[in-house]
Amino acid sequence: MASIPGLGEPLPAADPTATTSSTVAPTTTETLEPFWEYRFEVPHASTLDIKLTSGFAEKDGTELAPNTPYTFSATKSKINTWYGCTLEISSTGNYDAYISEPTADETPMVSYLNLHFKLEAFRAAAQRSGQMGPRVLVVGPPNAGKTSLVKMLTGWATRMGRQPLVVNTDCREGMLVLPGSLSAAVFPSIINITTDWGNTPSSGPSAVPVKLPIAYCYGLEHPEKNTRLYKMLLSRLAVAVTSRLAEDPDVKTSGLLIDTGGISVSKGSYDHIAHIVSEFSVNIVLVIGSERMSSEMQKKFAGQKTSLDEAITVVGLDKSGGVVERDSGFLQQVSESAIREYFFGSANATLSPFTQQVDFSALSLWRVNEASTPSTLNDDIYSDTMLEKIEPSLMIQNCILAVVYASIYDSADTIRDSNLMGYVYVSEVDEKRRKLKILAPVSARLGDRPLIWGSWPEPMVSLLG
Ligand SMILES: Nc1ncnc2c1ncn2[C@@H]1O[C@H](COP(=O)(O)OP(=O)(O)OP(=O)(O)O)[C@@H](O)[C@H]1O
Repeated sequence: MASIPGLGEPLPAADPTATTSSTVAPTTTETLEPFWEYRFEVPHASTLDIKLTSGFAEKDGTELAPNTPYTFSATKSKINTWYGCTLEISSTGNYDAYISEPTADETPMVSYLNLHFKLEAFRAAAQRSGQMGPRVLVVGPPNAGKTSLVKMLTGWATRMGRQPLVVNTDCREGMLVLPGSLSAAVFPSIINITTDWGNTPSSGPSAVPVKLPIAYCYGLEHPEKNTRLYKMLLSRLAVAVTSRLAEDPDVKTSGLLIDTGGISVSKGSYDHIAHIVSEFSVNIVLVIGSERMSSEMQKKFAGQKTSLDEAITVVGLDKSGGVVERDSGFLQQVSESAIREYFFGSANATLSPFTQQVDFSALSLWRVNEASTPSTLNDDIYSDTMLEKIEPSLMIQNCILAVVYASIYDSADTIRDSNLMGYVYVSEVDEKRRKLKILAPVSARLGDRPLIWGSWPEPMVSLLG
């Protein structure tokens, strides 16, 4: 079994269009004035090392430690500075980078920071009165910088000693879980900036404390693929989040920061947004990158109150010119890197997952149905839950299955509503012998837990190379 991440992976061909390209690793130095940004794109299988040698710099709200190399791969992002800094850059493979040189009046970062201080004032007021801190929802079109803004607000809040509860409702990407799962976690300490949101709990030792998310498996790419199931799971997540807020005064004061997937302005499909606002008692809606969406949200929530009888405020924000589109190929690479790291760890901490052979009859396997899937099955195995009990087949080869905290004797409803426990990977299906080869991060008996299979994340070419 391959035990090193990326073992057996062919190196991609050099990209002739890259503006900065290197296959050896000459070190360069970049000096940034206040408000400038070092914007970079590193493909999978290349690495970019960035070291802060003087001044102050941050990535998505989290400060870089001085003289510490940070290694990025399969990432499109930026390093920004408020006071100016010098960065030392080296790489293996190709990358693309440039420096953006805005003034304080030209960058939307200043308005994001002002917004953070406004939220901080709300938190301070909540602390004095014992009330709930702000519950902030970030919405906008695809690739508007929503996740980056949520990360910045999280990073700045933790630097002020707050413990915000961050919720990811974007099923295309995962937060501390693999794509396809909806999750929430308290961030009492900094985000590990070389990973997307930080190491997943399976990833072994980490310099930055690992955050433990609560998560539910949705298993589909978009909320529209099964809106009812998506909303049901959001409601479950909201119940868990509300009880976490109630039991911890520091988290309650810090409030919520909620990320969403991109919504299309032309479709105007704000149905699930209204559901999130009501379930999580959102009192601040930030609309980034679309004046039209901002004015539609203003109209939608005008005069409405939260369950705590507060007005719902809608704030429009400019999008940063640096936000880049990530095509499906790049997102697939990011997803595969996250899956690889979940099972095999990172270069700093390798893990040894367990392979086991399981008989078809020993598994309780459930498929997440898309809403349009016609039910041709009888009510015993297809309930209103949108989960359908199925026999293993070649269809699940190279797929990720979610393992949930439930018993195989539980009803489909209970399985649907159960917390996510972790994931396994199906490396081989032998239909003749009715056996599966399964890779798991821990050596537990799989027959004891129901497994959920969805169409997201997509099947991999092969995890074992
Ligand atoms: N100022 C910037 N300079 C360079 N890259 C940036 C900048 N801001 C954001 N990005 C990058 O652009 C990409 C898209 O940003 P982000 O994920 O925040 O957008 P999003 O609106 O959440 O996207 P989606 O609609 O897919 O959820 C990310 O890779 C992010 O790191």
